[in-house]
Amino acid sequence: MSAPKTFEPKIFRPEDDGPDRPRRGLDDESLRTQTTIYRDDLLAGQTMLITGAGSGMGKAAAYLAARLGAQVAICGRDPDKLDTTVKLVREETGSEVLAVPTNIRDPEAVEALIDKVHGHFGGIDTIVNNAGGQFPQDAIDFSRKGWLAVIDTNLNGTWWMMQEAAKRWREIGKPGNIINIVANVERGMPQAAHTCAARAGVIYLSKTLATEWSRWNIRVNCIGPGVIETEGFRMYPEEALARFHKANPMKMRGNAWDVAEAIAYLSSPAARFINGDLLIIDGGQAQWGVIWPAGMPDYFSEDGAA
Ligand SMILES: CCCCC/C=C/C(=O)SCCNC(=O)CCNC(=O)[C@H](O)C(C)(C)COP(=O)(O)OP(=O)(O)OC[C@H]1O[C@@H](n2cnc3c(N)ncnc32)[C@H](O)[C@@H]1OP(=O)(O)O
Ligand SMILES: NC(=O)C1=CN([C@@H]2O[C@H](COP(=O)(O)OP(=O)(O)OC[C@H]3O[C@@H](n4cnc5c(N)ncnc54)[C@H](OP(=O)(O)O)[C@@H]3O)[C@@H](O)[C@H]2O)C=CC1
Repeated sequence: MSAPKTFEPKIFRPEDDGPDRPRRGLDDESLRTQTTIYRDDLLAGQTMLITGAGSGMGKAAAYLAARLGAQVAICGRDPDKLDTTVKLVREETGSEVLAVPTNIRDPEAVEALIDKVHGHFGGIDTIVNNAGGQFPQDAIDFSRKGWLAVIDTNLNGTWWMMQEAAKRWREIGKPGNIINIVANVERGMPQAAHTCAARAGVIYLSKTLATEWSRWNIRVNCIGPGVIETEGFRMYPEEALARFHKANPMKMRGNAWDVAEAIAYLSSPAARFINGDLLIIDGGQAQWGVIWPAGMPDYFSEDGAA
């Protein structure tokens, strides 16, 4: 009888990324050529604030919102990434995006952000809490700092955004719309337990607030993406990325436009009666498929679970 193989989890850091790795996600040229089912002025007259919009889904959502006539404000930590979104929108639509570099983990910075967007555009109709992320690792090996970083970003950061936006809406007596980008947590997220805990927290926080805040005409919904190919994939080793399509029965990856179009829908008048819901965009991952983004332990692969 052969000895069982030992699983050695690999820690992958963005700095391990190299120029020889394929670039992930929709680049600006691909975004420019995406078509949409929506009419050109669907979001005209709306102001949207989208976090984490210097890349990936946030960038696609900002670009689509501007194309559909919304006034758009964006944030993220890296101003250079935000500039790429500003430039893309300016070149394609002629409109100016307000970019405010902000770390959503800092509640005072979030307060200043909400203040700035209100000052600039005279109000906010929809906020999209998209900023977030995690690293793949077996939960048992999480460092305290790593656990706190992921919880602080995905749960606390999203909460600061929601609370500050809602305080303003209550104060000025205007309706509000919150869309939180979470993840597919239905069957747990092996090797991403920190983000699973944070996203599950956001989903049930959102359901609770959808009721509490309905008296101020504030709606709160979530979108749960499955595997969506974006720049964020740099956090994962190449061998894991090669298996990501096995996460769902369609055996494919989604793209940022799939999520951007859902964000546009939830921002539009068509969604006026949707509140406290979770829209899953995952190709069926909730039913079938596994990821193991840091490598599947032998315990599971021996059973042919891949
Ligand atoms: C999970 C399966 C789902 C597959 C599909 C989903 C894909 C995506 O969601 S991709 C899109 C999301 N984008 C990202 O995840 C990229 C952004 N991620 C991050 O920025 C980080 O993960 C962050 C949330 C932890 C950011 O925190 P920050 O404080 O900026 O990060 P630091 O680099 O300073 O790290 C703090 C602390 O966290 C631990 N740590 C970070 N990276 C790793 C790693 N690769 N492996 C293990 N531990 C990690 C570590 O303790 C860090 O502290 P130091 O050791 O002092 O650096
Ligand atoms: N891609 C996927 O398959 C899935 C993604 N998700 C989630 O969807 C969201 C979008 O991800 P995606 O587009 O793929 O990935 P990206 O990494 O491209 O986008 C995440 C964005 O969040 C910003 N961000 C991260 N931390 C902070 C912070 N503390 N304050 C402000 N901005 C921050 C980043 O910008 P900067 O570094 O400049 O701050 C970045 O632009 C994330 O929450 C992600 O975890 C969920 C499920 C699956």
